[in-house]
Amino acid sequence: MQAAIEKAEQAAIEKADTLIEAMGWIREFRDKVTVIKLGGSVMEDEDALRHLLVDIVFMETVGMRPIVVHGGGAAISRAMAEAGIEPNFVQGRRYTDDATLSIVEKVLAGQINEGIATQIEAFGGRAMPLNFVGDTDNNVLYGERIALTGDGGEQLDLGHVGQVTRVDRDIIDNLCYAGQVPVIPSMCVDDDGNKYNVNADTAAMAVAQAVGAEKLVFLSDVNGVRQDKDDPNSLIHTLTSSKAKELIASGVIASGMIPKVEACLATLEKGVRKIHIIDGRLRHSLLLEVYTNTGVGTEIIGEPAAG
Ligand SMILES: Nc1ncnc2c1ncn2[C@@H]1O[C@H](COP(=O)(O)OP(=O)(O)O)[C@@H](O)[C@H]1O
Ligand SMILES: CC(=O)N[C@@H](CCC(=O)OP(=O)(O)O)C(=O)O
Repeated sequence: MQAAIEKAEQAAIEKADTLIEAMGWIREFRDKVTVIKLGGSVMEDEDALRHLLVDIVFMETVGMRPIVVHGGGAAISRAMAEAGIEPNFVQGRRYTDDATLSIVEKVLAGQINEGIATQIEAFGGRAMPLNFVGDTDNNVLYGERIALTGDGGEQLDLGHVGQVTRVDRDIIDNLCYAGQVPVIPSMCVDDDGNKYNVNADTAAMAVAQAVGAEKLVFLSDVNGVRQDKDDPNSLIHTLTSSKAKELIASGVIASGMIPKVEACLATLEKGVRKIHIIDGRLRHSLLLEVYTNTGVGTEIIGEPAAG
């Protein structure tokens, strides 16, 4: 009996200690803006998505300012298959013809964007879907058709694929300060009202740069950048920009990891100091990454100073 009481007391003390430790982290990160990129691959796992959104609600509840930018590549490919359209990727970007664009708009800016905001609200947080679908136009990403060149220097045709050139920072800032989580789909609009499909990693990069984020965290379905993409034990904990470029050139970093790492490098150059690629399927990986020193994925860093 006495032993059981002592065990219960010990458990209560440990819980209180954890809370007190958490208080320190929470204080340190109050008011800090973190851009969280939700990848389509992790969103396929409903359980993982639910846990991630609860973590985001926690961050917002304790005074951090999380901003969600999301993709949805897997869901778009599924909807294309249902419509009998074969996906075709060029340099990690989806070739987007008229029919594909309307699927991207429906799935990404419609279903997924509204769905994430609704789930955040269901978990007790407040969220605002920022899209141009429906009667209320809340779009914050503006841009133009992307210009990509092939290996031989030729111009590549990707159809309605865009890049973000301007972010409406005021709308995002106002929502953050009002305690609402902005939820942003990876589509943009040009001056003539044309809509474009944007790679979600580069959209997250544009948002992080525009709002001067403290951190940019990419949540994916792998534990980070690996030396061998199929071997989780080959995780690279810290990746310098020169090494990242080398791994892209040698083909170690391939497919969907290319735009992600390229976005990291471009963001580093624009002054966002903390950039991480982590496994969103790992329970509380986001909180661990934001609030502790536990390295749970790959951190991308600039070149260490010589000497
Ligand atoms: N070197 C690498 N390390 C880890 N993953 C890699 C690497 N090269 C390619 N990949 C692939 O990149 C994928 C992540 O990119 P992507 O599918 O676009 O994810 P997301 O939907 O999260 O943006 C991984 O699932 C993996 O298959
Ligand atoms: C131009 C382009 O490739 N757009 C992406 C947008 C979604 C995305 O990037 O989703 P993930 O984050 O899940 O990869 C696409 O159509 O798949």
